[in-house]
Amino acid sequence: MDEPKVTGTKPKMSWTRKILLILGFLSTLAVIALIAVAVTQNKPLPKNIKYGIVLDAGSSHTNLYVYEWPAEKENDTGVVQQVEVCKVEGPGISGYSHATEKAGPSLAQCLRQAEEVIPSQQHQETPVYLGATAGMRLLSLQNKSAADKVLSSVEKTLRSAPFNFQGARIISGQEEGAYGWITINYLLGNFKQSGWTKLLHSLKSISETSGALDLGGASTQITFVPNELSSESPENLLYFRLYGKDYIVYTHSFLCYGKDQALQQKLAKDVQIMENSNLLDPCFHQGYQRTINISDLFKNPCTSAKKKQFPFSQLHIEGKGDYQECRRNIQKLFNKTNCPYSSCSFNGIYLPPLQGDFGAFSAFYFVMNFLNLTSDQSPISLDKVTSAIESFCAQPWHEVKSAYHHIKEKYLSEYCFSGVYILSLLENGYEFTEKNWQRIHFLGKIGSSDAGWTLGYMLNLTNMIPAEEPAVPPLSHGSYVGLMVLCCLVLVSVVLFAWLLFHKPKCLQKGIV
Ligand SMILES: Nc1ccn([C@@H]2O[C@H](COP(=O)(O)OP(=O)(O)OP(=O)(O)O)[C@@H](O)[C@H]2O)c(=O)n1
Ligand SMILES: [Ca+2]
Repeated sequence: MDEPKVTGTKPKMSWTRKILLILGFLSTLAVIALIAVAVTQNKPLPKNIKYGIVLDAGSSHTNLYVYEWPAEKENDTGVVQQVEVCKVEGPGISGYSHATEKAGPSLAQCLRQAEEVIPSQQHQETPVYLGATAGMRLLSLQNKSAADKVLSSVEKTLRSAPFNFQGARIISGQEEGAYGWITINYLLGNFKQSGWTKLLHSLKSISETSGALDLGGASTQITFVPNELSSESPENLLYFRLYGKDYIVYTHSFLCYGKDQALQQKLAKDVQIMENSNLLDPCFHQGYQRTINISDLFKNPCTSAKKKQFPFSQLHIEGKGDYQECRRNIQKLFNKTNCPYSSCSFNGIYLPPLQGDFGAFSAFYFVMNFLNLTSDQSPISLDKVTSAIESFCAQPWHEVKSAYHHIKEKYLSEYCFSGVYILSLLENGYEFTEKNWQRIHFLGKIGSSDAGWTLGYMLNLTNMIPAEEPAVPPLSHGSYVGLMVLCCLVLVSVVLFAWLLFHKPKCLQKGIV
């Protein structure tokens, strides 16, 4: 007789089932461990911020900029951003030629503001640079010793601030053009070329960088990468190697063609043919009046060649508001008669054919923005821009004044002249046409940073733009964690699937499901 089977005891677990269970448990543990490691190990370190200060000592005024960037990303492109701008009260430093010792102290208020923005434990390591532009170039031509005294005065003040003083100097027009070009292309992310953008650029040979147009009070710069190479005027070419790519850049700075000096030049020309001290000026609004001293008009190197004896000591300007006549008047500032190269802008200066998009900033932006002509969303044709400026100039001064009572009279009274000057410089000077006008983008800021030469200057002096492309990990932190999670999920599914295959649970057996 067979012994009755013992009922009520659990059936023994098979070996395969046990192994699969252990495997499942271990892979779950592994998944948790991998995710934990991925998240903690590769977590970005707490931000270590660095700061830098640049003072833009322009002809009309000085601006102090504070920049910040994460220390560990110093060599990446597009990581430096402006966190503060302080407008120095009073004139530009070249305006202190008769009281040179006051140039430095004028900067004190903005330096104190920078002290508040930058944490005090980082003051000592924060570099401070001052670059002076066309106003000081002119002063240095006119009175070298006054220019040196102004620079000594600003150096003394900057050294007495708690920052790391790195120099105060007059930068050349070439540097001003080049650093403006570097700034906008850095901020627009045009140097960043990895993956798809790189492939796209090499396939379509699209213009990779944007040209830069800077209009100041005393000088103006044009900088861009020309299409074809020409060695006609080597002094206008610059060679850069940035992030592993070579750039040959054309640049020229026209001293005396900033908008304030252009007005002085125009008036100095007008005075030559006047019989009395009254000038009916088409570039100012009807009803506007201004009186200037003849001696002030011929004081600087932009006009001094036209100095002569006049039977009057003051010039009484009365506005006429006539666009066409103003345009003809201004056009005479651009001498197009003699060009020793294959192509020129004006005054016999080489200009290769215009190429690509242009970012136009400083006074190009201030003026066009005031005139409501900067929209990039619905681009405005050159024709429309011309008629908008024409009708603005035709408005009588009392109307303009009451419509824009919140704007400084010095600025407001000159927007008509400036608008016409900008059109003339771009159309007659550089020969922009209706067709490529749309490629000019008027920009004040890019992100939080002002468009101008200062950022490019600091990036260069702190060696923050490497010649070669920095080695970057193939995956970002986010993609790395994502990939880890995906791999783990696949692993778990495989184990689960294997378990189902080897040990069909009852619910999956035929007939039940
Ligand atoms: N809202 C503003 C601000 C400035 N301006 C004018 O714009 C001109 C140029 O300003 P800027 O680019 O700051 O020139 P600077 O840097 O001072 O001059 P430069 O670069 O030639 O040294 C000046 O005539 C200034 O009066 C203006 O019309 N409207
Ligand atoms: Ca400037």
